[in-house]
Amino acid sequence: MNENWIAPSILSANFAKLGEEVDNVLAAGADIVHFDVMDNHFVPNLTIGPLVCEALRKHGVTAPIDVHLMVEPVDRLIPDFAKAGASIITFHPEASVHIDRTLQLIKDCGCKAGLTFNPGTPLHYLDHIMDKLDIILLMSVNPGFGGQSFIPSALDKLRQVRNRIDESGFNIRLEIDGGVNTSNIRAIKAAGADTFVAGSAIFGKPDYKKIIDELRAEMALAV
Ligand SMILES: O=C(CO)[C@H](O)[C@H](O)COP(=O)(O)O
Ligand SMILES: [Co+2]
Repeated sequence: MNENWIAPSILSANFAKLGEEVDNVLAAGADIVHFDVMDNHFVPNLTIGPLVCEALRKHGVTAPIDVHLMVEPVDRLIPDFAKAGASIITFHPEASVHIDRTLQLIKDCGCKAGLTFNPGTPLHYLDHIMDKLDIILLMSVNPGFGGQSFIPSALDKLRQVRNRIDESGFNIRLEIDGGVNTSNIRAIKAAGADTFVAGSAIFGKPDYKKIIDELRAEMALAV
């Protein structure tokens, strides 16, 4: 697997032919599938649940599926997503009463666990739980919709989290989600991200291999 992961968000895929869309982005060089779950409660939109994750597995998708839960409450969906074939499950701290317990539940279900931060969510939620994290997801838009513009303050937050991860000594991936495209991925990589969600930037283009290659080429220029 590549060191830096491109994670197409299927939120911007054509849902009428989702299996084919996922096959195509993976064949084009994507590393993992980003799966946005919205409940019209925690965020003002409604998307897809465990049945769709299971359908992708039954369709033959073997790549890691990165489930981004934007739901509240969060705990009762975790076993369902694990059974449906999720590889990584992240949730927002505001959606869990007991963050440590929710992280442990994800791990007990056999998945990699992560915490997701909205642009305005403080990083103190990382205190005391770094040892339970496989991934940290920083949102660079407010959650709920694809196709929004990257919020520049996310770059400083990325640098802060990169420092915290490096100082902790734990092996934790750093994922960015929202408004990622060829014009900003170099700065995002330079700020410390290693996992790049891109929805509209990829599914909005006719040639998935061309855009994924362009994203990787830009990323490679980061210093
Ligand atoms: O979690 C999300 C929105 O809440 C999506 O993953 C994100 O918006 C990706 O879409 P785009 O790359 O078009 O911004
Ligand atoms: Co997402």
